Parts: sequence; C-alpha cells; structure tokens
Amino acid sequence: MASSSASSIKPPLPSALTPSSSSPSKSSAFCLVNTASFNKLKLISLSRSHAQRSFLVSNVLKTADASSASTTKDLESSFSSSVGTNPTILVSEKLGEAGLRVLREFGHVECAYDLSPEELCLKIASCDALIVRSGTKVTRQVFEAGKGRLKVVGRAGVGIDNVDLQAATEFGCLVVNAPTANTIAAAEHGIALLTAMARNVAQSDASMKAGKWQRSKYVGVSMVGKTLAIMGFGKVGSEVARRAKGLGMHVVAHDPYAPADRARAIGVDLVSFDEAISNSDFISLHMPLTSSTDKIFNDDTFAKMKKGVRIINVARGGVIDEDALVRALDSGIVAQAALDVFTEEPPSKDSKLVQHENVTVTPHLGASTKEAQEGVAIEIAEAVIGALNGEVSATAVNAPMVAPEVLSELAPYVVLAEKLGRLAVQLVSGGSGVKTVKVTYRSARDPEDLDTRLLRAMITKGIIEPISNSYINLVNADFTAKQKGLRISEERIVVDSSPELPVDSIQVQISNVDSKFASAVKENGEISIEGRVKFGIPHLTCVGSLGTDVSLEGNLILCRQQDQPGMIGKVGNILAEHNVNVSFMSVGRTSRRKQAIMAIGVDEEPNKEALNKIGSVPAIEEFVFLKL
Ligand SMILES: NC(=O)c1ccc[n+]([C@@H]2O[C@H](COP(=O)([O-])OP(=O)(O)OC[C@H]3O[C@@H](n4cnc5c(N)ncnc54)[C@H](O)[C@@H]3O)[C@@H](O)[C@H]2O)c1
Ligand SMILES: O=C(O)[C@H](O)COP(=O)(O)O
Repeated sequence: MASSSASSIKPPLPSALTPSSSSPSKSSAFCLVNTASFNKLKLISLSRSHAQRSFLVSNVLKTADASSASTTKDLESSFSSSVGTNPTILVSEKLGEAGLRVLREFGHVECAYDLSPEELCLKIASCDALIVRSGTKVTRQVFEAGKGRLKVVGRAGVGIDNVDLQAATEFGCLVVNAPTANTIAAAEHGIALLTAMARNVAQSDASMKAGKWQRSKYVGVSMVGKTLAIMGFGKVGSEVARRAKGLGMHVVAHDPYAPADRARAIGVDLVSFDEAISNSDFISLHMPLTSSTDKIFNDDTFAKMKKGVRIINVARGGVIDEDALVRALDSGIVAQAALDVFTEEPPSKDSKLVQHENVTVTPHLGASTKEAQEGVAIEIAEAVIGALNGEVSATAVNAPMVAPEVLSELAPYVVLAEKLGRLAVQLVSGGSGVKTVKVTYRSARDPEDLDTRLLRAMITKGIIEPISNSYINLVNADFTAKQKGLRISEERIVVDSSPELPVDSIQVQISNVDSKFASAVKENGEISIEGRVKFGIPHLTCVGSLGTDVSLEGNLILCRQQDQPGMIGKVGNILAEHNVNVSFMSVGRTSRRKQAIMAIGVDEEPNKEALNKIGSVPAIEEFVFLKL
C-alpha cells in the first residue's frame, strides 16, 4: 500500500485498468454516494491581506471554491456582492469632478497631488487602484510597493508611456486607459498650434504686450494648398487630418499600422516615413512614445526634411531629439515648431528649445478642455470601477480582452481549469519540477471559436500557486509561466457533443515528473487528469486512465483499491471516527472485483492518524490527499 508520501510510488496500473480517457463514463461504472451542495461562484478574492477582496474576472485575480455561474446575471450578482468593502482609490493628478463623483460613490477616494516618488510608494501600499495622468511616473518601485493590493492603474488619458507596463504585468496589475474622450481636444489643440504658429500668434501677442507694434516682423505663411504630413494616423491624427482638409491643405500620412480605407475615406494618402517628411511643409506628430519611436525625429531625419518645414507636436516630447531640433531650428531646416509636449515635463526654465524665438509652446494642454477632462474622468472612473468589480475592461492595456459573453459562458470552466491545475500539481512527487504541461480541450466547437486564454491562465494559476508564493491572474499568467520555465501547450479536439457548450472536457497532463499517486500516471508516463462541467458544476472525471466522477470542492482523497465489498464503509468509518465529514464518494472501476478508484470528498482535512488508518486498510493499494 502506498501513502501520499513521495517515497511510496507504485508503477502505473496494468493496461486492463485503462479505459479510454476521452470517454471515461462509457467504460467505467460509477457509484455516486453523496453529492455536495456547491457554493455559488465566489468572486470574492482570496487575495492575501487585501481589504477589497474583489475578483477581477477580466484578470482572473482569484477564484474561491467550486462554483457555478452559467449566466451573465449570475456572474454580475456575484461580482457586486464581492465588492462589499470600501476600496481605496488614489488619484494622484487633477481629475474632472464628474469622474471623482462616480468614484466616491464606489469607494474611498484619496486625492493626493504632487507626491514625490517616495510618497507615492508609501501611499500605494494601502490602495486598490491608482488613477494618474501624464505627470505621475508609475515605476516598478510603485508596483513593488503596491504588491498584493494594487489591482488596477487607470490612466486618465491615452499615453501610457509613464506607466511601466512590464512591471505592471509582472505584478499582475491591470492597466486601463481612457483612450477616446480627449481625442477631439488633442486634435483641436494640434490645429490651434498649427494656425498659431503659421500666423505667429503667440510671438506677436507677447510683442504687443511688451508695448511693440511689429507688423512686418510677424508676417506669417498661408496653410491653404500646403502639404501637411500626419505622422501617426490614429485617433488624433485622423481628426487633425479632417480639420486640416477643411483648411484647404493637402494631407498625407505615415502610419505602418493604419488601414488604407480609413485614410481614403478622409482623402489622405498613406505614404512612407521618408516620403512624408521630405515633401511636406508642415509635419504634425501623433504617434505614441515607444522604444521604436523614441527620438525618431533626430539629426538624420531633420536632414531629410524640406528646408523651412514647420513641426507640430501634441504627441509626446520623447519622439523628438530636442537638441537636434534646436540645431535644425538654428540652421533653418525647421522654420518653426509648435510644441505641447516635452521630453522632461516641465522642461527646465532655461530650455533652449522653449526659449527659441521660432518655437511656440504650451504646457501639455492638448487634453485640457473642460469637456475632454470631464469625459476622460468619467471614462477612467468607469474603467477602474469596472475592473475592481470584475467586469471585462474594454480599455485594458496589458491584458487580453475577453468579451462578456465569452466570460459568462466560460465561468464554470474557469473554476474547473484552476481546480484541475491545482490537482495535477499536487499529484507530482514533491510538487516541483513541473516544466511541461499539455492541456487538451475537447469541444464540439470549431477550435477557432474557442478562446482558451482565460482557461490557460487559470490552469497556470492552479499549477503555480500551490508551489510558490506567486500571485497569478490573466495579466501575468503567461509571463510567470515563462519565468518559471513552465511550458503550457494547448490542443483543441473537436468532438461530437453539443456545440451549445463551449467545452466538453479539459485534460491536464504533466510530463517528465514522478507522481505520488501512480494511478494518475497514464501508459505514456504522464500524469493526467480530466474534468468537465456538469450542470454548471466542475467535476473530476478521469484520473490517469481510470474514470471517476466527483464534483470538485473541499478536499479530496483518491484511493486505488481492490474492488471488494465494504470499502466505502471502512474508509467512511475511519473518517467518521476522526470527525471528518464526507461530502461525496465516487467509485470508478473497469470490471467487477478488480481494481477501482475511490474518490472521497471531505469537508475537513483528515489528520495524519486518520490518513495512516486509511493507508492500512489491506485492500487499499495507494492513496493521496489533495487540497482543492
Ligand atoms: N498633448 C496631449 O495632451 C495629448 C492628448 C491626447 C493624445 N496625446 C498623444 O497623442 C498620441 C496619439 O494619440 P491617439 O489617441 O491618436 O493614439 P492612437 O493609438 O489612436 O494613434 C497612434 C497611432 O500611431 C501609430 N503609430 C505607432 N507607431 C508609429 C510609427 N513608428 N510611425 C507612425 N505611426 C505610428 C499607430 O499605428 C496609431 O495609429 C499619443 O502619444 C497620445 O499620448 C497627447
Ligand atoms: O496622452 C494623453 O492622453 C494626453 O497626453 C493627456 O495627458 P494629460 O492627462 O496629462 O493631460
């Protein structure tokens, strides 16, 4: 007889005991002694020391016990009940009042502006969410300080170059932004800078205020008929293009990812980078700051521009090498520049660029209209609350988006997936050394129609969390798996079952490891378990090559035994003697009086003595105790 210790491994079962894993119920007999009452889908987070205790489904932060939630309504009611406490939301920059009102109705809102990096790190440790604009650097240190509690960073605007997305992902923190509400404001500001620069509005205004009347000095240039290059034909760039067309300009755009039909619809030609910059009279920048756009406008690119070009930047200061721009202004390659954004904000008071007489500047005002700020504030408040409430975020920056209908459909499978991962890793001898996992989804659906990212994340969570102190969710599951050298491959097999159900069964196989329960090892040497959802409840349906049928909740004892009368009673009595409540029992076997697998669900964890007694029942050949 083997116990749950790693040293007591027995060889895999003989092939006589190996019914087909794909259809265990056909070749196994089941005796379902008792069924448990199942908890509702508990979306309350199990997160440690976390006051807010939310379950962020879009991120799969935490799940609790086996559960069922087959409709969106079930899910939503579970979400709302999970946000009972008062989450703390730190707002570190000025946010529109309308958004603050929405946030205050939801939780405790702390507005603390102009925090030093140290002060931010100190505060963040007691916050569930952080809302920033472009002025707050959300660094790795911030995520480290917020570890375990900070669940979401909301960027009240578009650009997320001030947020360390890699660190956010590693710490499982969702980043959401408000990408649409300030588009028009930014485009209008771009046009304002374009026209103000062309007609020297700012310079002549300053001159008049200084008591001068310099009409000939401030002769401008006309815009009609001139070529404007839009660099980055996204939301803002397209709106600038529309407006520039209204000014009678010829507009071209460069954007490696922009669809040609959108450009055509606005009457804009998409051209190469070099073509755009070398033939244009005005160049307006609208691309994000990324590693590939960092200082993309530099000495080399300025040298390719038409002499006397005028540049507008309402995107990010970092896309321009500012020293090179000063040189280009001094040499006359660039006649004028109108800048709303700077590499360092605010720039130094003696910045040559800011002080340059041919440069018009504004202090990052692109998004600063009353309308845009109210809009952005509401957009980000809703996104952050949604994320804390477990809703799918349409503006997630560092997590795959899962459509609400997919989420609702997959809810019970999400629980099953985590339980299977959790069970599989506990069957590994010593629990460690897991490197290769294969997940097989059997489904009647076309493999293309089955989005398994959520399920894979939960299996990863189930496998990693019991053996490490990592915290896994949809945001960081793939990253953490990779970091730990865990390779999870997936296979989808089309089966002839109901296409109404997204998944028929999920099988988790771990290879190249020893098992503490030899019966879990298939002929191919892999630990294998399989489960399905029955009436919304996750069930374990196969262990190794043997069929079983137990609902997954509480704890589980798996025994391999000789199939003979009285086994259920013997084990049941031992557990009763130790005041351990049995929630269900199931016996699967291939044929009479040979070997069988008994699965016993227990509410409490049996002590060593009880487990030893089970182990000494002569007909029991091996057993393992597993925590779900
Ligand atoms: N000044 C402000 O207050 C203000 C306000 C809003 C937006 N912005 C900034 O403006 C920029 C654009 O915002 P958006 O809402 O239009 O974003 P967007 O994502 O809709 O558009 C950005 C576009 O840039 C394109 N792009 C990416 N790399 C490029 C490259 N190397 N060359 C050319 N194009 C490239 C993308 O394909 C995309 O179409 C962002 O940097 C944003 O932060 C500034
Ligand atoms: O990226 C943006 O949305 C703009 O740059 C606005 O930034 P702000 O919120 O700091 O005004």
